Amino acid sequence: MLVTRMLRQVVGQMLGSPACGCWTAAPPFRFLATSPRQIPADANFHSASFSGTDQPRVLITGGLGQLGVGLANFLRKRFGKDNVILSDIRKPPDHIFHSGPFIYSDILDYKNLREIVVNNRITWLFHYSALLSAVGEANVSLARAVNITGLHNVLDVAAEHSLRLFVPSTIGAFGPTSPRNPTPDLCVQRPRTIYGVSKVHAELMGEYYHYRYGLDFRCLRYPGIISADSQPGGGTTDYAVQIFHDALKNGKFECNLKPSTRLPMMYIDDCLRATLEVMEAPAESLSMRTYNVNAMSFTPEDLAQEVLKHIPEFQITYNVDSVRQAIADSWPMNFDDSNARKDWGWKHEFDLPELVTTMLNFHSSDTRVANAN
Ligand SMILES: NC(=O)c1ccc[n+]([C@@H]2O[C@H](COP(=O)([O-])OP(=O)(O)OC[C@H]3O[C@@H](n4cnc5c(N)ncnc54)[C@H](O)[C@@H]3O)[C@@H](O)[C@H]2O)c1
Ligand SMILES: C[C@@H](O)[C@H](N)C(=O)O
Repeated sequence: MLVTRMLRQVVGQMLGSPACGCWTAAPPFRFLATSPRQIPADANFHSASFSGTDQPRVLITGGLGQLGVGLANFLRKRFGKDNVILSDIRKPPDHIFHSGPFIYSDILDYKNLREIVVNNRITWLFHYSALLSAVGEANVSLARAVNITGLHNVLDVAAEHSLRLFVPSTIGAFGPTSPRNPTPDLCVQRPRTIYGVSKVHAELMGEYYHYRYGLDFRCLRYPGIISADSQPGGGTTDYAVQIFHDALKNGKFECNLKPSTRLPMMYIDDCLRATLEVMEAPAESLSMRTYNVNAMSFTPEDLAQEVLKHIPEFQITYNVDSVRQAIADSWPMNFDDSNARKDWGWKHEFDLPELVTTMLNFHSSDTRVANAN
């Protein structure tokens, strides 16, 4: 009887659904619990919603990795230093600690996460914590906890406090049975890494929370991201970052993927801009909640040829890592991001030649500073 009544209630809410197609029924069960920890006696209540004229109050989880610090700097320029809080479980280096608000946050600790969101009146959350593809295979149970349980905590907190939530997905959310050249937004997704499985789960759960509870979930599938001033955290595309350090420092590079391994890639400036653009896009322009975004696609051989134009003595050798190679062989070679371009005007700025020039310029000025000291 009770179940029938509940079902009737939900269906009733579905039928009366708003134009967006979401049926904002009851919130996830965690909020319905009457545990005393739900509402502290001394709680201060603030509205979590914000009008278009307010600046968002931003929290970035897993912010000390390859992408988070760059994202914080980028968003702070737009929304003000104090409106963007970086968080991680690691201790920040001095220059990051002094560059803006930093807070400890373990995404496996739901209560801590909720306290941070409430106490800081967070309205936008960028969920960057994750174990990437190669480190995930080396520690599956930790990857499962961080990438899946952590995501559940973030989704619940975001739905409970009406946050706009960005979760990055990846080319790794596809697998060997997906079309690889090019890979469209909607196709078979049967990845064979815990990283990929957890990212498909994140896409589906985020979209489910959007349609079921009205959560403003937005997700981009990033290609391999290449950055100059931050180190990658243990992925399959890391070679495309390391090659620039080694080319300038030693004039040579040992690549852990085969010369012909083609993967989609993007320079970090394009990645951060895409992320902000999709977060700022009017909801009605988003025909989907998870989009492929792309910039270029190249092999180690292509990249080495481009580096050679700047450093004629550069040498590349190959010592293939079988785990990374198997992963790369199952991922997209080219990414179809036409929906992002059509819906919210995505346009990349960096192709391979600009990428290589920018990376080498950055590292050569770095090397000059190091030599001068
Ligand atoms: N870098 C890329 O090429 C790329 C490509 C596609 C998608 N992405 C996605 O973008 C996001 C950021 O990537 P990244 O390259 O900066 O990753 P990264 O591995 O460099 O950083 C991840 C961060 O998560 C933190 N972390 C781990 N466990 C945590 C926990 N329990 N609580 C809080 N933080 C925890 C780590 O300390 C680390 O600083 C990830 O979700 C990743 O899947 C990255
Ligand atoms: C592609 C991406 O998700 C990450 N750089 C990895 O290789 O695991």
